[in-house]
Order: sequence, then structure tokens, then C-alpha cells
Amino acid sequence: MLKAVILIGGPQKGTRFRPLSFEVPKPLFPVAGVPMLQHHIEACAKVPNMKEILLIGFYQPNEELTRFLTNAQQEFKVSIRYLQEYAALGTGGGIYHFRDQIVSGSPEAFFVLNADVCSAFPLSEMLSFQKEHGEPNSFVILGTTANRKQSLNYGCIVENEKTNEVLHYVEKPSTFVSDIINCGIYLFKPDIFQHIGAFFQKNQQDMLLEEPTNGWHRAEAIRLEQDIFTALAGQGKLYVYKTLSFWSQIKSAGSAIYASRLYLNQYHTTHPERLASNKDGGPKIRGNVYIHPTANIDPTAMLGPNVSIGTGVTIGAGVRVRESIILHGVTLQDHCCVLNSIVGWDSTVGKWARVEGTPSDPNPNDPFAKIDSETLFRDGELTPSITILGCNVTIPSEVIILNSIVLPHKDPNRSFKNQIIL
Ligand SMILES: Nc1nc2c(ncn2[C@@H]2O[C@H](COP(=O)(O)OP(=O)(O)O[C@H]3O[C@H](CO)[C@@H](O)[C@H](O)[C@@H]3O)[C@@H](O)[C@H]2O)c(=O)[nH]1
Repeated sequence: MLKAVILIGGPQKGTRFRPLSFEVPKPLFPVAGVPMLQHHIEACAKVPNMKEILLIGFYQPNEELTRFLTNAQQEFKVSIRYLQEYAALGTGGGIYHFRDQIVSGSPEAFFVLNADVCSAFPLSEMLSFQKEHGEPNSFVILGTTANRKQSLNYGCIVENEKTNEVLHYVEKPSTFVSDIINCGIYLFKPDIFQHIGAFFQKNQQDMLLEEPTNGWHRAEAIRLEQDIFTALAGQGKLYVYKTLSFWSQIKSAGSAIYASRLYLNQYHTTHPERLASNKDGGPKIRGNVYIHPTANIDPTAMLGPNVSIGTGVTIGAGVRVRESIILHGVTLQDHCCVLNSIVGWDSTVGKWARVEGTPSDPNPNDPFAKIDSETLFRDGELTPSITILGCNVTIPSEVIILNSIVLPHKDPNRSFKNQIIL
């Protein structure tokens, strides 16, 4: 039997996702029409023998998370539970703290997935790879190829090309190490806890010497990447399975639009029913578009490619939407235009208004390019990015909002370009 753990982080994480993460925990933000996490859960539930999916994080349990878990359990017919860390314990500390829950029922192996990645999740392939490679208790990291410059933003893996054993692992190196990067998706055997445990013991001794009152707490904070993988590399225990299928991080809001595009594209094979098509009396659809059944869209509107329309959205006559995510309860009034933008919950875009951003897509001429999840500012200036309207924003008619971030509940009364509207 198998299990899966999804690391969902907590409220202090996802800062590059603001202001959208003010309203909803980042892992529940909709990507291609469903919460980011649902893609992980669907992929795990498809693996034969998957008995339980555990979400580990340091969010306070809230209504939205509980509702999502209840619905997902019913839909995917697998046990899904949320385990809350008492503090941020790092990518290794959380799974170590809850190791009894993970190994209860004696799973032969378990997956660990970072919540903030979008992927085809080749989990069954990782299982077959694990069976064929190395010793029975070896662990597998999913890897992909990045270009030299961007590889520095990820965990970098040097492999033995014949055996795929991980020989060196360096987390976010400052100079080039390898173009094989860690996708944040792992297959572990329960034996991993011996390695994390050994590190914990050592950490505890060191820290109790330094700080007798708080040492135990601090010793439990363990980073899977720097503390465990680096030590396991070259020991015949850690292998890399390189995937050619799609993969991207979801750090900034711009990367959510890119991830939506990847998942919408995947729907052709996994969920064709989620893709809108041109029908009599319906809007004009270009490329891949997701429309929630409760949305009300004028037949003269044109949507796509890469558009997701949430619950209860109203779209008026002659509206154009492209490369955007429209969240629930939004109203797009007649003839407005929304390009490369995220329109937050319950916002309104007035007639003939234009909301437009600059896409942050990876370089299309580089097959290994990844999305640059830029910080908001570079050299003291706002980096041109997608336009984000926070929740409950009202854009008046005939106004242009370009490359800007509008904070929740704001009503900008004129056009803005390259600004954060506070
Ligand atoms: N439960 C829990 N989850 C956490 C914690 N810290 C981080 N996470 C979750 O773990 C994932 C990784 O988070 P980061 O610590 O922000 O790492 P990163 O910069 O995304 O880098 C990691 O992912 C890359 C691939 O996306 C890897 O290339 C890299 O090596 C590393 O694993 C995210 O889903 C985050 O929510 C924690 O203390 N507790």
C-alpha cells in the first residue's frame, strides 16, 4: 500500500502571491479551474493502491480548507487528512514530526509533493523506476532539465549517467552545478525517517548545547534538501528520475497563469469535459478555455486561449478575455478587455475598460527555459508583470489598468500604468 504527503506550507509562505493569498491560502488558489492542490490529489488518487493522502502545513485549519478536503475525499474516494505543524518545521521537519501517521498501516513507500508545483506528476513512472534502480530501499527525486542560468534557482543534481544515482546535491547553488533540477516531487521508503532521525538527533545535541530552553524546537526544523539530500548523495541511496513531461513552479501570480495553460493543455487527455467548446448560443472560444457551469456569458464575448472562468462570473456583450484567470463572482461589463491578468473575487471591470498585463512566460526559443518567478521589484522599479486586481475591486468604464497590482477593495478612479494601487 502507498501513501502521499503534500507539503502545503503556511501563511508566511506564498508572499510573492500577494495580494491573492490574502483571500485564500495559496494551495487553494484555482489553477485551470480547480484548486492548485486538486491536481496533486487527482494524480495521487490515480496511483493504484493509494490508501491515504496527508496534507502537512502550518495553516490554521479553516472553513475553506475543511470544505475542500471533505469534497475531495468524496470525489476521489481516498482518505485525505490535514496535519498541522505547531510551527514551520521545514520540508523535512513536518514529515518527520508526523512520521507515525505516515507509516501507520505500513505503507511500502510514500510520495512527498511540494504544493507549489504544477506537473504531469509521473508518479507511476517513478514507482517503476524505483523498482528497476538501485537497492530496494532507495529514494527517488523527480528531476527535469533547466537552462544553466535558471538552474541556480532550484536544487541541482549531479547524477551518474549510467545508473541515475544522485552523486551530488546542491540546493540553489551560487554558481553552476548541473542543469538537472529537483522538481520537489519524491518517492521515499519508510527508511527515510532513519536518515532524518539521525540528523534530528545530531541537531538536537548541537542546539541543546547552544540554547537549552529552545533547542528542541529548533532541532525539529529540518530541510529535506540541504540537510538530508546533500548527505544522502553519493551513498547509493538517492536516484533521480528525469521527466520530459511538463513541470513548473507556482511562486508568483504570473506563474499561476502559465501553470493554468499547462494544465488546460493536459485536459485534452485527462479531462476533456473541462474544456469549453464553440456551441450555438455560447461565447466564441479560442484555444483552451475552462468555464464554470454557473458562469453567465454573452454569446458575443470571445474567450481564450488560456482562460479560466470561475463560479458565478458574468461576462457582457463584446468582452474579450485572453491569457487570464477570472475568479468567482466577477462581472466583466460590455466590451471590456482583459489580457494577461488575474481578476480577483467579486471585482467589476466597467464597460470599454481595458485591464492588461505583461506575460512572464518562459523564453519560447529555449526548450529548457522555466518561468522566472520575479520578485515585485528589480533595481528599485516595479517589474512589468501580469495585472492583478485583488478581491472586490471596481474598475470604472473606459479606464486602462496596465501592468499594475490593485489591492483588494480599491476603486481606482482613473487609468494607471506600472503601479501598485494601495
Ligand atoms: N509543511 C510545510 N511545508 C513547507 C515548509 N516550508 C516549505 N514548505 C512547502 O514546501 C514546498 C517547497 O517550499 P520552499 O521552501 O519555498 O522551497 P522552494 O524554493 O520552492 O524550493 C523547493 O522546490 C523546488 C522545486 O519547486 C526545488 O527545486 C528545490 O530544490 C526545493 O525543493 C512548498 O510547497 C512549501 O509550501 C514547512 O515548514 N512546512
